[in-house]
Amino acid sequence: MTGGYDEERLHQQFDRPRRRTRPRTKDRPRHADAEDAWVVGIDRGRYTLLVGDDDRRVTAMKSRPLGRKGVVVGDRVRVVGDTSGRPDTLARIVDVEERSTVLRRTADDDETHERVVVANADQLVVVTALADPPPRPRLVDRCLVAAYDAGMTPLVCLTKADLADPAPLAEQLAPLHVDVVVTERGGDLAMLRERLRGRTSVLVGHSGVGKSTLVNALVPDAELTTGHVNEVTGRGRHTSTAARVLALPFGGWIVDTPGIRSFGLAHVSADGLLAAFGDLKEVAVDCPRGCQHTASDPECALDAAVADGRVDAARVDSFRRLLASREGE
Ligand SMILES: Nc1nc2c(ncn2[C@@H]2O[C@H](COP(=O)(O)OP(=O)(O)OP(=O)(O)O)[C@@H](O)[C@H]2O)c(=O)[nH]1
Ligand SMILES: [Zn+2]
Repeated sequence: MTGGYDEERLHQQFDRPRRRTRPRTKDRPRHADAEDAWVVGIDRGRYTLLVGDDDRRVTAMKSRPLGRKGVVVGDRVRVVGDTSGRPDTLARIVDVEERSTVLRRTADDDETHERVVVANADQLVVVTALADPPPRPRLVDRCLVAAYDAGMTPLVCLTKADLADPAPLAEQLAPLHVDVVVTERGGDLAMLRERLRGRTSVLVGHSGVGKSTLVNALVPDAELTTGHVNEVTGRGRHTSTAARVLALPFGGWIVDTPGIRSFGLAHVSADGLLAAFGDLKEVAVDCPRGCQHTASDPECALDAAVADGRVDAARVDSFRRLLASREGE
């Protein structure tokens, strides 16, 4: 740990998403001694937790009573056993708290089974390069749909502004009212830091857009390896981690999920997405029952609202583009 880091962490405890205080119901007597913990890493069946006021890093496994209930990064859990955080100890997760947000992907679009990727994060940062690799607007749309579906606030981060003008893409996103930040090589990250401060943010974007570059600039010791190998699990703490939560030195957290490249959105309904567009939702109360709100729904009230100037055509078009982006990959 580098100098000054502990001071930063003290400050972060106030920024960390609040633990839900749970009622001690009579059906939980067995684990009255369990402690609250936060899942900050998962690697092949082993969970890294932060436990206690001192944020001890504890390695844990799922306990049998959890059954097939999933535990994902960001989950608030209850843990028993050795939670000292000493090397070569293994605690047990006995319960998972209700999730405030749920970022899902479907394994394949034809597979209806949803998979939760991250729980309780509040912001989805969609990272897109302006060039090299060229932007994929449809992928951005799909990420936005996933964010709204998850109950997360989307933020679009346009990288590599030293290579291309951000204006065209920013203009295309404007009717969605989504926040956009622009970064470039050697540039100032103050705007991005401001958006990340005090929040738990998940970064997504396809290969080469500059996610690792951003994470390394934001979290100075992100690449540090401790060299310590847990003798129970046989694994190093920072090696080949599937997903992890990183503390931002200025307050807040970043969830690094190398696994997410795209989202299956087959489970997102038209009305589900509409819920993220408050102004359009208000207008759509006049839609016929079962309206899918597309341009080919003849009675869709969104068209009437555009015609008489209550809503902007570009806003409706953008909403419909997002609706359409649910199809396919
Ligand atoms: N010109 C320019 N290059 C950048 C910028 N940000 C990152 N790069 C370069 O883009 C390449 C890819 O960056 P990474 O940070 O590895 O991208 P990534 O999204 O983490 O990619 P994966 O690790 O494949 O998921 C590297 O060569 C970076 O140096 C930028 O703002 N401008
Ligand atoms: Zn409609």
